[in-house]
Amino acid sequence: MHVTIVFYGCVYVNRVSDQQRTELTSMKVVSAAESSVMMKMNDLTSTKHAMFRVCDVTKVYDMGEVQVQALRGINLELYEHEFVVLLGASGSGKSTLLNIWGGLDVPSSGSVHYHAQELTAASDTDRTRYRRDHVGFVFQFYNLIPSLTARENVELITEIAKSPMNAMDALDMVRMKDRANHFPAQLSGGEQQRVAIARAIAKNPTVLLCDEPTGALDVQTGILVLEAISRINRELGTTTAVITHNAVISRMANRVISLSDGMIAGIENNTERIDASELRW
Ligand SMILES: Nc1ncnc2c1ncn2[C@@H]1O[C@H](COP(=O)(O)OP(=O)(O)OP(=O)(O)O)[C@@H](O)[C@H]1O
Repeated sequence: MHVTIVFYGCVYVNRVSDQQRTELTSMKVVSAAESSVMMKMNDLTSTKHAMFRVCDVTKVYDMGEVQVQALRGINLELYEHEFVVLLGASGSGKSTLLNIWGGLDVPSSGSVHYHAQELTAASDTDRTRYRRDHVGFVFQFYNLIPSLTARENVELITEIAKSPMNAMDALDMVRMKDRANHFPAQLSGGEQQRVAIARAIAKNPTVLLCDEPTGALDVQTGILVLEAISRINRELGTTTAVITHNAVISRMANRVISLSDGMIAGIENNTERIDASELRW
């Protein structure tokens, strides 16, 4: 069956019945937005479950006389348990998108769903709760508390989280259990970043968002950090998004999302993922 169809909005494919699914997959699409629709059609045939649905999202920073258009109509799904890398030139909108996923920021228009919850319609309190319960953040700089040991830094989170893991187990995931009683000043940059990752995962988040986690590290140390992030994705099933300027890192991802000037420039599926330990740059 061939149906001629024009899409004007976002179609949430998980909401269609099996019959509609079969019909939709046999449609012939003829619209200006053909490529983005085709992306959604491909999703119809997959068994992946979307964790995030980003629909027609824009972000404008209003700086008084100047308006900065950081995102210009993003349509994207992020699937449960996947590992994505966000690539793009400086200023292309990577951090803005990550912050919107993480509930740190809201778009100027469009919608973002986390499963059935529409983050863009949530109150500040609900967005804070969403962040606290579901999201782990890792940034370029580790922001550990200098007067607390590695273990105590992680326990800051385990003491307030709803269903945390044991702080020592979190440190073990990043191979820092042996250094649990050391203070940040007694640890290298890469070791501090691994403690920061342990702190981020200790609440058992469903999604781990990493903004340039290896940006301040040398190659060998960066690889150890990427191994830790990869292990968390593999063993805990935590959906993971990593921002980087380093295209080599994209080889360890399931999908590579490239941004350019606030738009998606391309999405690539990696048929073969490279283990973090094999990366070199
Ligand atoms: N708080 C803000 N106020 C005003 N403009 C902002 C703000 N945050 C980001 N921008 C602008 O939005 C655009 C996208 O920024 P964003 O930080 O998302 O890009 P990026 O791809 O993460 O860049 P980088 O790789 O350099 O971190 C840029 O032009 C930036 O200057």
